[in-house]
Amino acid sequence: MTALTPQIVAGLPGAFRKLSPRQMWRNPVMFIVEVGAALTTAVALAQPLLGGDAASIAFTWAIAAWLWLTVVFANLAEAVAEGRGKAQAATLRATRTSTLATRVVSYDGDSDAAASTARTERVASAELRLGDVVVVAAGDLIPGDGDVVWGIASVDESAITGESAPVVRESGGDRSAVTGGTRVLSDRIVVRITSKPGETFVDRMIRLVEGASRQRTPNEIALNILLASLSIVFVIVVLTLGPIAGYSNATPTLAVMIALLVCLIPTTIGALLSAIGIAGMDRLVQRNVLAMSGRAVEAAGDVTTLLMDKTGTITYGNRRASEFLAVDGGDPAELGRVAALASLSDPTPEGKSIVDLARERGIAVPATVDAVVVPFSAQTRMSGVDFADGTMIRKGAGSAVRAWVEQDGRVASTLLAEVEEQADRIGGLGGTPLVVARRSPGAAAELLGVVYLKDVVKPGIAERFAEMRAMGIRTVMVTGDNPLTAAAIAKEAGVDDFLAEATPEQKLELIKKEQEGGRLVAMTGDGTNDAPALAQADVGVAMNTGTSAAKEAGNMVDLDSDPTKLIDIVAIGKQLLITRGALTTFSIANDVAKYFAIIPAMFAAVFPGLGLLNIMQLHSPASAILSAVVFNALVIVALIPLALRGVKYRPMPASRILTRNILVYGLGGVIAPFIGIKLIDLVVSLIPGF
Ligand SMILES: Nc1ncnc2c1ncn2[C@@H]1O[C@H](COP(=O)(O)OP(=O)(O)OP(=O)(O)O)[C@@H](O)[C@H]1O
Ligand SMILES: [K+]
Ligand SMILES: [Mg+2]
Repeated sequence: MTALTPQIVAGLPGAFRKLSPRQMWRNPVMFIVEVGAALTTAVALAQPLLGGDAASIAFTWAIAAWLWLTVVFANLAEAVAEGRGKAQAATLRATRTSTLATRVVSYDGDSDAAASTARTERVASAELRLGDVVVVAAGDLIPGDGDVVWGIASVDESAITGESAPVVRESGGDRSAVTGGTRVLSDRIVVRITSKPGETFVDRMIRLVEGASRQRTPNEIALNILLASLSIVFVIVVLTLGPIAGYSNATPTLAVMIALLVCLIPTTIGALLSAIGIAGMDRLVQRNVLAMSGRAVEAAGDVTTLLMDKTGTITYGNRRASEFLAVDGGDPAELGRVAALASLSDPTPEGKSIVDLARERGIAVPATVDAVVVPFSAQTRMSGVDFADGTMIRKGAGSAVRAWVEQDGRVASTLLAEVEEQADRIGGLGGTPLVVARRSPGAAAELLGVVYLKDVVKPGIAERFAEMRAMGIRTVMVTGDNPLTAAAIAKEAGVDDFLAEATPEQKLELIKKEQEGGRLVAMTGDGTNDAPALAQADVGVAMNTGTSAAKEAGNMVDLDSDPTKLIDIVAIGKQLLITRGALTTFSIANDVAKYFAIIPAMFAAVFPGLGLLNIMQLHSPASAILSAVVFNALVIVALIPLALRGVKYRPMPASRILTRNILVYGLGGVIAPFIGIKLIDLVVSLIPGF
C-alpha cells in the first residue's frame, strides 16, 4: 500500500477528469452511481427549501458525498493503472528524437561495392517513407524500422529492450529486423524501411504503454453487459420497494433508495474491471512483452497448446557448419569446395557458415561465383547454383536432395545408403545434415557427402516445458528439419510432441487442426515463413530478433526474444482471468450480503418480523444505510492494490483454482460486509444525529 501512495496521489487529477459523464457512460455500473450522486446532491440542495430538518439534511449530504467518493475511487483505480505506463512512455519518447538519415537515391545490387558507391542524400528521419533504403554506419541511430538488406552489424537496442548487451543484425536470415531509435555500434548496414512515419514500433509501444490504444476485449464487454443488466434488475427492485413500504406510511426518501441501489449493484467489480485489464497489459510490458491487443492477453490465459519453432526458438538458431563428411571415399576438401560454391550467394546463417568453415579449413574459395543462384526456400528445403555450362550444385535436406538426384536415375543405391547413414548419424545427435550433390551434363548425378550443421539447445528449456505441462499446456515443436534431428532435439528439450519436415503450409494446417473444438493455440516464431502461422494462432508471439513480417503477423512481440517467455505470458493471462473472476465473485457475494445486512435494519421499524433478521444490531436505520454506503466505497480502495497486482497464480489445474477462489472470494465476500458495516456503524453512531 505504501508503494502505491505516490501513484494514488498522481492519479487523483485524472480521477476527477474522468468524472465527465461522456467518459463515465462507458462504465454503466459507475454511471448509475454518478447519476445517483448527482440526484442526491440535488435533493440535499433542495431540502432546506422544502422544510427538511437539520438531521435529515445532514444525512442526505453525507450520502451524496460518499456516492461521489465511490465514483472518484473507481476512476482512481483506472487512473493509477494507466499512470504506471506513463514513465515508460516518456523514456520511449526520448528514443524518437529526430535524426538525420542517409537515404540512398540510387542503389543497384547488394554487394559491398554497390553499398559504398550508392548515391545518397541526407534527410530527416521523419521524411522517410515505406520502401526507402538507408545506409546506417557505426555510431548512427537507425532512423526507422526496417529489414537489413545488406551487411551485418552489432546493434545497441537497450533503448527499447533495456538489455545492454549488443545484438547482431544481419541480412538474409531470421535476424534481419531493426528498430528505429536503436544504435549501430559497429560496421555498416543497408536497411529497407518497413514502417510509415508515426506508425513505427516505438510509436505503437508508446500508445500501448499509455493505454491510449487499449480497446476493451470481448470478455470485458460481455461482463460489462452482464453487470449492467444486473444493475437494471436492482433499479427495478429498489423502485418496487417504495410502494411496498408506502403501505405502511414509511416511504423511503429518494436518498435512501439511491443509497440502497448503489449498495446492491456490483460496484466493486464495476469500479475495478478496467484497472484489472490495464494492469494485466502492464505486467506484460514489465516483462518486456508488448501485447498489441488485450484479447491476446486473455487468450493467453486459456491456451492449451503451444507450437514452437525449433531453430532459433528451442535452439540458439545459428546453425553452423562444423564438418564436411565426404562419401564414397571422396575428398572432404572437394566436398567443402563444392558446398562453399553453392553457398557463396546464400545469405542465410547456414550458407554463410559453410563458406566460413571451408575458408577455415584452408580450402580455396573464390570471392564470387558466376552462376544463377537458386535461393533457399522452406518449400524446396534446398539451395544452390546453376552454372552456364549446365552443371548444377544443390545442398539441402536429405529427402529434398535425394529426390533431386533421383530425377537422373543413375545414382548407385549403395551411395544413397551411405549418405543416409551419415545423415541419420548427424540427426541422431540433434544436428542438421545438409546433403551436397552435383549434376553435370552428360554425367551421372553425384552425391558428394554431408555437411554437419550444429545447433545448441538453449539451457534450462526442459525445466520450463515441464512447468508448462503442470499448467496443462501441451508443447509441440514444429520444424523444417528431418524427423531424426527433430526427435533428438524434441527429446533433449522435453517437448510433448513434434512435427518434422513441416512446410509453412503444414504449420498453418497444424494450428487450424489444434484450434478445432475451440482450443486456443499459442505460437512463437521468428522467421518470415512463420508469419502465416503467427497470424493464425490465437496468441502469436514474435521474437524481436525476428523479421518484420513475423513481428507484423503476431499479436505480441517479445523484446528479449526468449520463447520460454510464453510461460510468463500464459501465467499473466491466467492471472488476469483469475483476478477478474475472483473480484466479480467477491463483488456479487458482497452485494448479496449487504442486502441481508441493511434491509432488516431499514425496515425493522415497519415490519417487526424483520427484526429477527437484524442480527447485526446496527445503531439506527440512518446509520445502517450510511455505513453500508461508506463500506461500499472503501471496499473499492481496499481492493485497488489487488486489482493492480493480480491474484497470485500458481500452476495448478483450473478446477482447483476455481474451487479455491469461490471459497476465498465468495465466502470472504459474504462475510466482509457484516464485519465492515458493523465497524463503520460503531463509528457513525458516535456522530450526533445518527
Ligand atoms: N541455406 C540452406 N540451404 C539449403 N538447405 C537448407 C538451408 N537452410 C536450411 N536448409 C534445409 O532446410 C530444412 C528446413 O529449414 P528451415 O530453416 O526452413 O526450417 P524451419 O521450418 O524454419 O524449422 P525450424 O523450426 O527448425 O526453424 C533444414 O532442415 C535444412 O535441411
Ligand atoms: K455495490
Ligand atoms: Mg526457422
